Amino acid sequence: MHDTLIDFGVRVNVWQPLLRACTFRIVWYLSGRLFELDPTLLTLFHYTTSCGSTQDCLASPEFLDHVTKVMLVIDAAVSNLDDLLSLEDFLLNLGRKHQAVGVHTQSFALVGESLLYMLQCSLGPAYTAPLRQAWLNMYSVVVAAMSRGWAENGEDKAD
Ligand code: HEM
Repeated sequence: MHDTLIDFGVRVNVWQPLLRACTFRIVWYLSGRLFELDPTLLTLFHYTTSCGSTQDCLASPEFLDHVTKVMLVIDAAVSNLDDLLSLEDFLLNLGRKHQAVGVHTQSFALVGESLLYMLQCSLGPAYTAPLRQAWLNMYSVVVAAMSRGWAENGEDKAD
């Protein structure tokens, strides 16, 4: 699987230029799409500022902060493509934290869909089927580890 990741542009041609050039676009597409897919996710973010509308929430500092956190995790995965196992403990712990704040593992997949949507909108014709598959593979590794941590935390609480 790692050959697929590396050959089809997760690391090679897309990520760093995209991060540098399109921060606004990343936030806009990624978060806008996420709440389009599941508006109830908004309630999981405990804002100190009040959210009059989805647009207000999207612009709130707490939410933008979380988008940045998501992108930092993706960036760490891109930087460690050759050794994603080195992120295992971090990702397990991240999964545990999300279990603790009431985020379900299915929601991780929606973030993945939003990420792909953002890439599609940003890359246009450069968003090819192999490139999509490569990102999907990488994100699946991240989510699988987070989901394991999530499940472990749930089991601990059931004991
Ligand atoms: C729809 C799915 C998700 C929801 C609703 C969600 C929600 C949250 C919430 C409520 C927090 C705690 C408050 C905060 O720090 O903002 C949090 C923390 C965090 N989330 Fe998510 N999250 C989701 C998916 C993800 C994914 C997929 C990633 C990474 C790939 C991620 C990365 C992080 C990080 C790095 C933190 C900080 C953890 C820490 O404090 O150490 N989140 N998330």
